[in-house]
Amino acid sequence: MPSYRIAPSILSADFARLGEEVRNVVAAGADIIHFDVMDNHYVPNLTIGPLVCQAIRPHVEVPIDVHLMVKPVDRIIPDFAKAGANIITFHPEASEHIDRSLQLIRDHGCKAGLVFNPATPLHYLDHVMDKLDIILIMSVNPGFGGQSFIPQALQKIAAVRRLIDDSGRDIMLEVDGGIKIENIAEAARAGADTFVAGSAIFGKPDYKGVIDAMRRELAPA
Ligand SMILES: O=C(CO)[C@@H](O)[C@H](O)COP(=O)(O)O
Repeated sequence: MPSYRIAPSILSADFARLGEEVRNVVAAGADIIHFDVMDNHYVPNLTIGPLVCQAIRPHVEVPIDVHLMVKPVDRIIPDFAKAGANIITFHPEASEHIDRSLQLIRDHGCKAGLVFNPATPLHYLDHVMDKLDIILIMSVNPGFGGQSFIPQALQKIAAVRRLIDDSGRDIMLEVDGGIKIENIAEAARAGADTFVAGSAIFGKPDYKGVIDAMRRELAPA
């Protein structure tokens, strides 16, 4: 039985009360804080950077999982590591040298991972499995919260699950985009073990109610 992790995306949190929001969602049972970084270049939206990561770091002890939707990636990696990130992922097509970017993340003491958009091929995994701690499958096109889950992502999750199992390595398989109480079990059955959810959690007043319901859905998955 895999251990499942729920990772609320603070993209849908109230930014005016971010410290309180991350404390509340961890108290409600979140395992990880998912931190979406958008640059208005790689994706058509602009969000938050290392200063905000540093600001929330003292409020929570759970890992902060930084999803870089930026291009180029390398020059911002050390800043996020210094700001308290524990996991840093990036999109392979946004990196000039994927192996070097993964190594840079690891050299700064963080877990490293690649992110795959719905149309990004999995061949980017060739030759780097030994440097991966996490693989993130996007089930929406990146850039915005509140979009609908793209069902084709399930096949991709299943394909990555096979690759991870064949590798014999302990690599987290995260899914992100449109995850809700209603579809989290399906994503788990496909092979995901870590679930990013933004609007489904922060869009409701009772964070614990949503997270508990997600865990109930995962129990028989
Ligand atoms: O990275 C992204 C979007 O680019 C995600 O992390 C979203 O923030 C998830 O939001 P919901 O789809 O769960 O509302």
